[in-house]
Amino acid sequence: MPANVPTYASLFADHARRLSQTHLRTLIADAARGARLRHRAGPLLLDLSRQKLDMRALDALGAQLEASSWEAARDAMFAGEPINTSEDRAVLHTALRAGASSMPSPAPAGARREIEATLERIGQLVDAIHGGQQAALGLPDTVTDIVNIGIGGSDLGPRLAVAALAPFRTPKVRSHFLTNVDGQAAYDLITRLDPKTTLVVIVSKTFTTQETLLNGNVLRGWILEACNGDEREVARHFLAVSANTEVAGSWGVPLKQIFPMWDFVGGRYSLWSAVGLSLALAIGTQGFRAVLAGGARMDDHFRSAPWQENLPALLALVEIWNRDVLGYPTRGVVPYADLLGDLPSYLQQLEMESLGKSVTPQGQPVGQPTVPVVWGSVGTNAQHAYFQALHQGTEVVPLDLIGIVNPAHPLHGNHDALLSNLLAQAAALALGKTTEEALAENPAGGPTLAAQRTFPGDRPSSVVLLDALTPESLGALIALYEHKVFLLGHLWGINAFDQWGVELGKSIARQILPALRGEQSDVPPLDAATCALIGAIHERRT
Ligand SMILES: O=P(O)(O)OC[C@H]1O[C@](O)(CO)[C@@H](O)[C@@H]1O
Repeated sequence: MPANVPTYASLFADHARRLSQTHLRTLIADAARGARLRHRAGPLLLDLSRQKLDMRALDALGAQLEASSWEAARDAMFAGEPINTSEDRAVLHTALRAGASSMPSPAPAGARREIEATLERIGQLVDAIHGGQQAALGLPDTVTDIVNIGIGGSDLGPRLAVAALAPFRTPKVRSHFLTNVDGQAAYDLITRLDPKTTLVVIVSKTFTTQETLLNGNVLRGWILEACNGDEREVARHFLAVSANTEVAGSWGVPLKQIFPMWDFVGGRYSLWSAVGLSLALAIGTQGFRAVLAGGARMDDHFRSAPWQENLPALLALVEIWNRDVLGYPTRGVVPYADLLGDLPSYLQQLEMESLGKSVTPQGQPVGQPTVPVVWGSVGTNAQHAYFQALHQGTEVVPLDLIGIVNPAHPLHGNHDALLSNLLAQAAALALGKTTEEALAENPAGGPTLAAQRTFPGDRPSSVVLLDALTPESLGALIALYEHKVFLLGHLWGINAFDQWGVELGKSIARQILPALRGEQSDVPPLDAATCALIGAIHERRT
């Protein structure tokens, strides 16, 4: 929303004032309200009944959404209009899964053809490796381990999905992810794996990312040594996924082993493309296509459901409410599933890299808060770490609590305990415990202890329940958040598809590196604080 337009805080101030008088205990008791705030899309149930909203506030938010021409904006994205204006690019991650959609795709036919051809290639490669036939494609005779090297969007999506879908993984290959430039990670891998049977997938849209190329070089050197310096043999161990085919080729990956990325797919939206190669290798072509199908079903829902039942729209409106109207600066993501342990990091990039902007595409200040800080970790572990502060601390942190109805394992006793904890936390945060209740529970402690055993409650959370954690439901879950992000970009009037904010640190790191190494360079002089720390590092270096 450009600066000359009223902020959401001012637009909805009356609703916030009215609701400040009503505790969530009262709001939750209204069954009709609950029914309007619980909606299903395929395998996902979204329960927003513990958000600090009543129907009047929700309808006012919805009216604002309707007035924003969100459907036209959504359709423009699906059709491939260049909505990423600062880079003059289309935003077509939805086209990557359009083949599984039950609605006609408005994406350009050329893009859809390239996407389908790439999916075919992925399928052939995966089937060959799973069938032990990869030597015919010029790859090593035996492949036991796949190492995905990439960072950000070239790591987080496949990493999340490979972990989440562990029960669907083939035993034929093991998956590894190498991302940070911290040499410890690369060193650990090369001391564990057999270079002769390792296949490396270098994933980098730009093929210029420092971390990825450094790690790629380490693994290249390791395999080269094992191959007695035979460059042709080394090349058999590398696949690449990149929009920069030329540089990937000159780096040493044979052209036939390079899979395309496109400028119409942003890194953090790219799991559905060949960036998901490691996932396809882990769960097979059918599984990978099922992830796409889950995403496509969420696309269909997003394109067809009225906002009142539209999961991404409702999530976006709740975020506007919590962030802009109630002013909460952070949001916690707590999956009650070890398999979804990487979801908070994944959503951090998806949401914070997309929406961490304060200027509109017209170069004007946004004029109101945008993305909250997204953080979190798995429940129940989180309960034993920071939930104390969430219940009784001075900050209110809205939570997304994510649970799975049917586990992939037979230990139902554990699973019931896990789910009961999720439900209990949502209830405790919302209901709280009054001082009177605390006193009645433990009269001997008197009012002093009762005050300390009081829970204010009135703390909001959303619950997302997946029927089961499958390729389809994971695809739907990721697409749900993608569309929420899209809508928030639209509602805040910012471009959710560029990331200029990552550039400055990268370029300063390039300037610092020679100084750290004590090399001569013609970069501009570094600031005094940085020079002092470089000096301190030099002093103590052994
Ligand atoms: O795929 P690449 O080009 O290596 O980029 C990796 C990541 O780096 C970023 O550009 C941020 O630095 C992300 O947007 C991207 O996902």
